This record gives sequence, structure tokens and C-alpha cells, in this order.
Amino acid sequence: MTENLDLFELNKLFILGRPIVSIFHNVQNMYSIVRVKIQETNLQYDDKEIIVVGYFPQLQMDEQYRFTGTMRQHPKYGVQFQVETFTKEVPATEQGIVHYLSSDLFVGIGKKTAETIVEKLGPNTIRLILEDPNVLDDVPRLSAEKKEAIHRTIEQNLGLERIMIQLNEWGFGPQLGMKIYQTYRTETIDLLTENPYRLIEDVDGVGFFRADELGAKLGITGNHPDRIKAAILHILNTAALSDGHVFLDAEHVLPQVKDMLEQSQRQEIPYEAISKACIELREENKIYGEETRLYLPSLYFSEIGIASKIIALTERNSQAKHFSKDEIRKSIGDTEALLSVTYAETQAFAIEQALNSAVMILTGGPGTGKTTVVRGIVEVYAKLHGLSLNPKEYAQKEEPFPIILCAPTGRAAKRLAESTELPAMTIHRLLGFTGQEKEEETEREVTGKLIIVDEMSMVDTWLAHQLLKSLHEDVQVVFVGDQDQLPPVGPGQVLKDLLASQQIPTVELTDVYRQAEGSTIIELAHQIKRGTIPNDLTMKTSDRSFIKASSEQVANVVTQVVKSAVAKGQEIRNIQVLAPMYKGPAGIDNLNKLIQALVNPNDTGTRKELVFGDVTYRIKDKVLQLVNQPESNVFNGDMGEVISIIKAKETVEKQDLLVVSFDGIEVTYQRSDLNQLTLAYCCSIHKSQGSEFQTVIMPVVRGYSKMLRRNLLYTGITRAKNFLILCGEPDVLASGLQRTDDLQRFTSLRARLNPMEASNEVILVEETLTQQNEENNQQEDAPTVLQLTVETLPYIHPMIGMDGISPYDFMDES
Ligand SMILES: Nc1ncnc2c1ncn2[C@@H]1O[C@H](COP(=O)(O)OP(=O)(O)OP(=O)(O)O)[C@@H](O)[C@H]1O
Repeated sequence: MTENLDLFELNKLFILGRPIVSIFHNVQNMYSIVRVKIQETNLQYDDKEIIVVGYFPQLQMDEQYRFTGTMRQHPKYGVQFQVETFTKEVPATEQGIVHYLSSDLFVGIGKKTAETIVEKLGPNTIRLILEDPNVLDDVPRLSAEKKEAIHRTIEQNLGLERIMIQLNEWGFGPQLGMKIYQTYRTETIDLLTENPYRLIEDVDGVGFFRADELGAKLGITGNHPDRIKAAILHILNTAALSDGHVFLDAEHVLPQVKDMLEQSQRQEIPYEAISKACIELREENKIYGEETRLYLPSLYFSEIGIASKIIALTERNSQAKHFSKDEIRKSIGDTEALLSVTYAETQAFAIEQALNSAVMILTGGPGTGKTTVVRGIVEVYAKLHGLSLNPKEYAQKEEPFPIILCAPTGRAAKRLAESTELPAMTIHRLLGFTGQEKEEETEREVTGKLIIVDEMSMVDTWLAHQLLKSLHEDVQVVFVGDQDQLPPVGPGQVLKDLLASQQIPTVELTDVYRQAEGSTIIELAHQIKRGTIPNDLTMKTSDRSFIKASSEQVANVVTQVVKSAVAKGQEIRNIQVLAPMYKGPAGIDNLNKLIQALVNPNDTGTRKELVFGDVTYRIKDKVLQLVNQPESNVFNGDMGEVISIIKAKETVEKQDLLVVSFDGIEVTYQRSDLNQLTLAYCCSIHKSQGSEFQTVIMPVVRGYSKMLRRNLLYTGITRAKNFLILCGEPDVLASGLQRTDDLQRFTSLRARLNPMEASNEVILVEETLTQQNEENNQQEDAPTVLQLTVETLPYIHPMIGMDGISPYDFMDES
């Protein structure tokens, strides 16, 4: 059998054989298992057949293939041949080619035609046709359709293998190779030869260094403009996606680009070359420059789009005074009676402001009554405009509900709907996104008269732009949010910038009402927001406690707390463990495993399970959706429960299936969809934004230190409705609280909304640059970065006050 294999020989092992049974084939990632009849091999293997596994397309049974790879002993399935490369054997003799071309694969080609082709093109017929289909023009009496069909069939049969071999030579393994092939199909080689750096954007798992390695193989080295441009775009993309920056200053970009390029190919890159590439990218409209700031186009135009819409809305603010104070106050009185609440003066003022503004912001920490005010705004608005708030009436008339309540996540939208007893939806759904858009783009017009956007702190620059762009001319907009929470996952900090601009009427609620109901969680949250720690932090109160534990102990402590909460009758769906990072003993992944083993174990080993990667799912598991899936009405951050597992052998399609119920909405996942899901006993604080849980258990230990920030702790703590249990080290919490500004995001929305401030900024930037230029000039290898950024980068003035011009006019121009 496989004994005595020399490890160094393994890579050279091959099998020449014919597939006889396809045991498994995943159409998504091409993972395949086939039984192959061996014709020739250098394996020390005596059987006539072997199981071959790897990433390759559906093979044709009984055709001849050559596989190279390694032998392995699978613990369950025994000996397997793990494929690294595969090729379909091209018939080598003229007789073999005639046989191949006249086989069933080539519809309409008989033996005679096949012979004529081989007569003309000789023993290299197949290679010649693959390289240039026009060689078939020399073959007499062959119609254009037949020529096309022959080429297509050969390409389909042998082209993929050729591409895989080429990708393999370029250093991509079979799995990544297959992913690349699925992205570009038959154009793979052409497109990558033209620009290998497109892989960074198009294929997950390929970063700049990998693409640059390929670039080097294709002769794109040193100062090659394509290389430098790819690096610039990569730096800007990473800054946007990982750090939330809308722009980067050229003086930050250029040294980063230089470092990255020099690290990748160990060759010095002068600043001039990078500056030149910046200018070319600008001319190609792939980046935009403003002063010394460099933007990706989508972020540049989004920011300008947001600014121009907000400016247009604020300009309408003065004309939006429809109702007198008396009218509004009277209606507020009626609403108070209806809702059994007495609005505080600031709350009533917020309602008044919303009624009489085209745009306003309602802000405040947890429990200050934002939702109670939203309810008031809706009631008073409906009353004064003579509108019904009964959704059924609109449904009957097939008219849209005139007041739109929306939020960036499914859970936040659900919470909004529950607390206002009115229809609410995610912004994605409102805009009609299907979840399939590569760049979220919509042309939908939102027709509501009043739109209230909750959890605005979570809305990124792209989404804010799409939303604002879709709004009707005479709509009234109320943004609701708490700027002390985490910024959005995507780039920007729209709420923070809108508040800082001071251009939008804002009402800030500061009095805490939930505290009046005896909540010390809210009190703690407000102290944390101010960066102070209460003296009684580690004392047990009616609704919170702090259990001291070290990094090593905390996982155990957390699981014990969960266990005792469940033992006291709390449902696991209402208990949420929140942690800031995934890896490590106190990380989300490990905590999920430990809690699952405790609350939903498979002690007897007889329960049905579905294993995907590192995660084992069982019925009753609490799970988290990781991406938006609007067609099923399930969104990133939604939590559900596994209600059924169906194994492949039980289904007609021979596919494993997992069914999850999200509050009654049932979604079925095939194995290939399972990367959209994870266990949810513990989730990240980021993912918990916009949600509330009866009990929150939050470990805070030294192992998390580099992640802890004031806004993260604040967001986590404010997710707890009834009970908050902190576990860990009080001094770690204290030092996390002091970290507030090192995650600053570079955005220019505030400046766009404040023309005066913007011009001040220009002067400041120029002064700084002059100063730095002088300093640099004193050094020998002074970078010429700053000359480029100030003097030569094309300058586009912000569009402030440019009536009637939209950012799209710029785009069209280009
Ligand atoms: N004027 C008021 N008088 C009495 N109770 C109030 C008043 N305003 C709000 N409350 C109560 O305070 C609690 C918190 O209010 P609400 O949920 O509206 O705040 P919020 O700012 O939306 O909080 P969160 O952001 O945490 O959801 C609720 O129980 C609400 O009924």
C-alpha cells in the first residue's frame, strides 16, 4: 500500500487513469471526490482503483486524466490521492486525435471531418486549435459554426486544465486556483496577464503581496506604473475598509506605498514615481484629490452627495415651519394621554423641532427617551397632517405608508417596530438592495413624507449617500442616534460629522429615564461615556455585578455564569455574551464552543450534527447571520435558532441542509451557504450594535487590551436591558476607558458642511506642508511628496453652495 513513501518524492507522484464514479462534487467550490481506475502510476500502491480528491471540475467518466499530488491516509476513509494538478490527456497520436474529435463530445463531427482536420493540422492539432482557432480556416468544407463548436468544446474540455496549470505555475494552489478560475473563467490568463493586481479586488484571499509576486513573474517590477498604482489603490481601500477612513492624506499615502513596494520586491522606489502614479490615477478617475487628501471615487462622491443633500435639506429648514407651537403642543398633550407619558420639556421641544424642520438630529445616550420621542413625533405628525397610522388602510389602497421608520440592522429595525408599534425596516430593504450588488447602488426613489433613521451612528458613508440620494425632494428627515457608540463598520462617521458641523438642528436628550426606574446599568453607561468609573463598580447592585477573574480564568467564569443564568430559568436566547475579539482562550470562538458544550451538548454522541470548518451545529443552537440576505428578510447581525438538520443522504439533491428560524422566518442553508452563519452564544460587540438583550455577560480581560476603547465598552454595556455581568479585571476596564482618540477616522464631511471651516483647514494644511517641505529639504533624500500634493494634484473644489450641480455631473464629465 502506501508505506515507505519518501516525503521528498511525494510531490512528484502521479496517476494516469480514467474516472469511473463521481462520488461528490460541490459546484460552488469544485471540491470533488472521484474513484479512478489506474492505468499508470509511480505510487507504491497495488489496487487497480483509487479515490482521488481535490478541487477540480466535474470530470468526464472514462476519459483519460493525469493527476499529480500526494497520497494521504484519511482517518475515516483510508487511502486517498490528494490532487494538486490535473490534465486531461490530449490524444497524442493522429489516430487518437481522430478518435477524440469524432467522439460524442463534438456534435456533428464525423470520422471523415476529423480525419480532414488532422490531415491538415498534424499531430499538434489540439494545441494549435487551442492557441489559435483560426487555424481551422485552412480546413476545407468546415462551416463557421462547426469551427466555433470545435474550438469551444476543446476549450471547455482542455482549456480549464490549461488555465489551472498556468495558475499552478504562477504559484496558486488548486483551491485558490479554482476560485480564480470561477471569477474570470476562460479569460483568466488574458485578464491576469494584462493586470495581475485585479486579483486583489476580485478574489478573496489574494492580497497585494501575492498579486505583486505574480506581477514580478509577468515582468511588472520596480517602478512599473501598474504596480505603483495597485499599491496606492490598495492602501486607500484598506484604509477605508479596515480603519474607516474616507480619505488619506497624500503625505501618509506616499510613504506607505513606498514601504509596501520596497518590502515586496526589495527595490528602491523613488517618491517621484509614486507621485506620478497618483497623478495618472487621478487622470484615469480612479482616485480623487482635494488639497492634499486622496479619496477613492465612491467615497469622494458619496461624501459630496451627502453634503449637497444635507445642505439642500437645511436650506429648506426655514420654509418647513408648518405648524404653530400651540398646535404642536396641543397635539403633544393628546399623545401624552394616548401613551400615558408626560414628555419633559426637551423631549417636547424635540417633537416640535422634528415637525417644523426638513432635517433634524435627535441624539442622546441610552434610556434618555429617544424612542419615546420618536413615537411622539410619529403620532403628532400623523395627527397634524391628518394621516392614519393604520398600515392596513394603506395596504388596502396599495399606497405606501407615509412615515418611514428604518435602521441599519435587522435587529435595530425590529426593535424600532416593536417600540413604536409601526412598520419599520432595514435601510437596505427600503432601498431595495438584493444583497447581490457588488457596490451597493440603487436608483430607487423613497416616497415617504417623513423618514426617521434610527441607530444613525452605524450608518457608513456609502449607505448614508445611497439613502439620502433616494429621498424625495420634500421629505422631512429625522436622524436618531448616539454618537458615543461605535462608529460604523464601513468607512466614515456620518452622524458624528453631522453633529460636529452644527449645521443641522439638533436636540440632545440628557436626562435618563430608565435610571429613574432603578437602572444602575444606565448610570454606569453614562459614567463610562464621561470616562469615569464608579466607586461601586465591583459591588453587586440590583441589576449588575462584576466578577473578578484573570484572562486564564475568564472563559470558565463566563460559562459558569451562563450555566447559572440558565439554571435560574433564563432562556439562552436572552443571554448574550459579548467579547471584542475572536481568537484566544477568552475569544469569541472559544467561548462559543464552551457555552455550546454546556447548554447544547452531544453527551451521548447520538445527536445529529453538521460540521462546517471549526463549528459544529446541533438543533437548538443559537446562531448569528453574518451577511445581509434581504430576499429572505434576514440581515447581518440577526440571531436565530437551528431547528432542523437534514443530512445529505436524506435529501434528493444529496446536500446537507441546516434550517434556522429567525423569529419565525425559516431559512434553509446548504453547506456552501454556511459561511454566512456562526454560533451566537457569544458575539462581538460590533455585531451587537443596534440590539438589546435581557442579560449581557461581558468579559473584560488583559488579553483584550489592544481592542478596548471607551466607545466599545460603552456600546457593550448599553446592550444590557435587565442584567449586566462584567467578568474580568477592573483595571483593564479602567485603562480601556481612557483610550478614546487613537482610532480617529479621516473624513471631510464636517468641513464640506462648514465652508468657513473648510477654508481654514486649507490654510492650515498648506502651512503645515510648507513647514514640512522646508524640513525635508534639509535632508538629503527629501521626499518630493509634498510638492506633488500641493502643487500638482488636480484640485476639485468641494461643491458647497453649487446649486443645481450634483456629484454625478462630475462623474459624467469623466
Ligand atoms: N418623559 C418620560 N417620562 C417617563 N418615562 C419616560 C419618559 N421618556 C422616556 N421614558 C421611559 O424611559 C425608558 C427609556 O426610554 P426610551 O426607550 O425611549 O429611551 P431610548 O433613548 O430610546 O433608549 P435606548 O437607546 O436605550 O433604547 C422607557 O421605559 C420610557 O418609557
